[in-house]
Amino acid sequence: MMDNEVDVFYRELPKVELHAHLNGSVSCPTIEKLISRKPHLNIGHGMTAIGKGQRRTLDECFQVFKVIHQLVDTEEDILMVATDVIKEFAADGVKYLELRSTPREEKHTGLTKKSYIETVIKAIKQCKSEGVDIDVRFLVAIDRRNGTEVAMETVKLAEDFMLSSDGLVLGLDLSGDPTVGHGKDLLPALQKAKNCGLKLSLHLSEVPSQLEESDLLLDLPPDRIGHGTFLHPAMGGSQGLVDKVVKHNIPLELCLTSNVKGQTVARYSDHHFKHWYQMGHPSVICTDDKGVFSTDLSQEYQLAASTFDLSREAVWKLSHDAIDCIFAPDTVKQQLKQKWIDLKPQVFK
Ligand SMILES: CC(C)=CCNc1ncnc2c1ncn2[C@@H]1O[C@H](COP(=O)(O)O)[C@@H](O)[C@H]1O
Ligand SMILES: [Zn+2]
Repeated sequence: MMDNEVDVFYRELPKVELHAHLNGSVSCPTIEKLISRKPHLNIGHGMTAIGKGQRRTLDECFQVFKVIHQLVDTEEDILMVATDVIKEFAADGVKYLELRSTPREEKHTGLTKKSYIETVIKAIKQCKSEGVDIDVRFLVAIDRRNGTEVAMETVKLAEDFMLSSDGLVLGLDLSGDPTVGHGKDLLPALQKAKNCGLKLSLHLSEVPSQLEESDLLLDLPPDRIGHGTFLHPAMGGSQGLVDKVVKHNIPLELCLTSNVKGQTVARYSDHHFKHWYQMGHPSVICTDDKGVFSTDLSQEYQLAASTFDLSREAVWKLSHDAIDCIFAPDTVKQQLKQKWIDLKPQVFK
């Protein structure tokens, strides 16, 4: 996205992206195409992305998703958006991507939750058949605001696709406005998902007021944590929460620019990456919403390196160790590790 500002090392670094919301990842050129398909909506581009140096409240950020959802409401839109996003990640050097998205029903266009997921899978298969150099998997998202019943329905849908998608659908994401709803209402659905073999990545403690909820959900335990901004005592969390995360060895998906632009973290240098990385805890750099936050994964790696003074070898290890945190099976991890070995001389040339 900001090619000229990112050093070629970070572009060429092979990367794993584990935390990317489909509709938050839509780039400027794709938004332009969507706007020209739907001029009557009167949506300007300034409404869908947060530029350099800009900050928004969490609430304003969530309004942005409502605007994008208006632009993406047919199977055709989803196919284009998913295809473009996959190709952009591939062009940025991402070799393995777990995309996540909330299946939506849109009565006026005939979109159903099932056809939504089918369309994302179609885009993944199309990119593969075109030879795009990236392994893409899908996590079905539960929006926490929609409560118990919808969560249960979503788990059922995800389970069906897990069994019928040749390993493309691997698990569930819990996301949505963290100030709405409570995790305890979603616990039975998440427990059911886990029991049927779906992997779980949960947004936890993205805002300060969720310590009790996080404590409850950590007992599942989830397979990965999104953000976990306020878990660490240095961020207002507690040692008890850290102990649970460490005991279960649950990797964290960390999204620096997202947290700074959404103002849950004041500056890059205050990011909780430093606490977890120092502990040697599995920490994976991710984008969250590369379109909305005007970033990409190369840039996030470069920001982490410059902020926390990481050597190139340390950055290499960071991207390599992310392979152990993917939801795809061991055979895929082995293939990726081989790819990293093959690419290393070229990246360090
Ligand atoms: C507001 C802000 C700082 C965003 C970053 N942090 C987030 N926290 C929780 N849920 C999110 C976040 N970013 C995206 N999402 C979820 O992803 C959705 C957009 O992607 P999709 O429609 O699921 O394909 C949003 O509606 C929301 O449910
Ligand atoms: Zn997220």
